[in-house]
Amino acid sequence: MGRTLAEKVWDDHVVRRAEGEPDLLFIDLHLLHEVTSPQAFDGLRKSGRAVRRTDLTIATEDHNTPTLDIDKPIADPVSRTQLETLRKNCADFGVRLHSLGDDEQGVVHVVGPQLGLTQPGATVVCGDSHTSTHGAFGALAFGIGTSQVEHVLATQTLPMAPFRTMAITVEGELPDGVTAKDLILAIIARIGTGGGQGYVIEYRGEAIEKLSMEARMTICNMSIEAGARAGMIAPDETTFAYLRGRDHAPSGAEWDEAVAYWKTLRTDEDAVFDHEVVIDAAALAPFVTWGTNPGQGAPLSAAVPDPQQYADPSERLAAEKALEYMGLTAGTPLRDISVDTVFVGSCTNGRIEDLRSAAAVLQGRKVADGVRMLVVPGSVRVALQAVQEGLDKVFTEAGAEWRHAGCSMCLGMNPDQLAPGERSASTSNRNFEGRQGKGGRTHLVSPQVAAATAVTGTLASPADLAGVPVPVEV
Ligand SMILES: CC(C)[C@H](C(=O)O)[C@@H](O)C(=O)O
Ligand code: SF4
Repeated sequence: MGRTLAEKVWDDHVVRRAEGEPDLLFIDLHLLHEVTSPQAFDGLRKSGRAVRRTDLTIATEDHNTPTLDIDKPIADPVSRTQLETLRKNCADFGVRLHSLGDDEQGVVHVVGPQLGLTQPGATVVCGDSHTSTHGAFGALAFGIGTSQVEHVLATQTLPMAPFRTMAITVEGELPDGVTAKDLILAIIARIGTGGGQGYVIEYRGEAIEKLSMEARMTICNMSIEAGARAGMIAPDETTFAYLRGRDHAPSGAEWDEAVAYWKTLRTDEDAVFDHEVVIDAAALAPFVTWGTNPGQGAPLSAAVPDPQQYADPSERLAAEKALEYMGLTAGTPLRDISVDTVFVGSCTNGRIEDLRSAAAVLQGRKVADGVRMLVVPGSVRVALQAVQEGLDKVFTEAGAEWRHAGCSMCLGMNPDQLAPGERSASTSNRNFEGRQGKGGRTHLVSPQVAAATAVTGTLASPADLAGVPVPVEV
């Protein structure tokens, strides 16, 4: 019987297989950041071990880093300690680190791909749930816990429990103005935040094949929000074109050999998935969340749902609690919800194409009075590229704040936070209670919706801006 993409990559990495035990897999790339690595390094120290493959290990600072005044000492003692600890650990164990202020610093899941470290057919791990992002290249990429981080540091291998396979086939073409973010939010609303549990999802179909690498990363990134263990997309010409010439991509004869192998990684015609979902791309529209989990979303044209409409009692209760926390009333059109803050950034939507599309909406327009908009590039490279293209100017002239690279307002681990009761439209991936700051309320949106919302002050898509100041040039 044929094999799926995920099964092929898995099989090619098994270093030990024994009856009744999980397979032991070789890990090609181990990414580290300040939050989940300290205890792992401590464990190595206690047992007198070294990092087995420093050449396959790379660290970056992202979660605790400020996005303003990065040349000043870090005010928050917890954040400061986290960063100092990572610096000491990387120096002690010989691990390559991209620190705050470095040209390659940024959110770990933006940095790996842009350096060409993330490659098709690779196993990629990181002590971070959004490691699934790297699956966009046809890599098998898992978020792992701190004890597993220690195991990989010490051995460059990891015992892995078997997974089930799910195909999500997106047929047809996405309508104009509908993005990868809208698609993944719609997928999660459809299958639920537990729908992917135990599965590695492979996204396929015409709409997926037409996506750029960056858009594919947005999709795979949020596989975790559907509960999946990983998300993958088969490598193709789009993948190869993205990788060619990147710092760590193979070159010369090795490139040709690599591409020949990567081309074998497609799911076989006769492979069978454990579960299949089919989505009609043409039926999709800009999508936003109204609740406190990423599955509580609806098309922007809809209204806040009435919890009574849910037949399932636990869903009903979850919706009731979500409306209470979010300060929303059933029946309110989503377009009537006003926000205080707009955040463009994160490993979901902090890449150059995201910034370009937000800038295209903002060009010649202004952020509404009373709304603060933060634009935070996912990495320093993204920032430099944006500056070269003049995007920073578009943002600042519109009244948005142009910040330094990092996780920023995606989560409340650094100074960029919502105050209690504040409401955001955010291009990040999580909207649970307190995610962006205690008492903060989050609506997950695409970069285009974020930018349009900044202009109107209420949840909006670019198509809603017809009557608002005309763009000089888009
Ligand atoms: C802090 C880190 C462990 C966490 C994760 O695993 O995802 C963070 O990146 C997040 O997005 O919530
Ligand atoms: S940007 Fe957000 S989701 Fe991504 S790694 Fe940072 S905190 Fe996690």
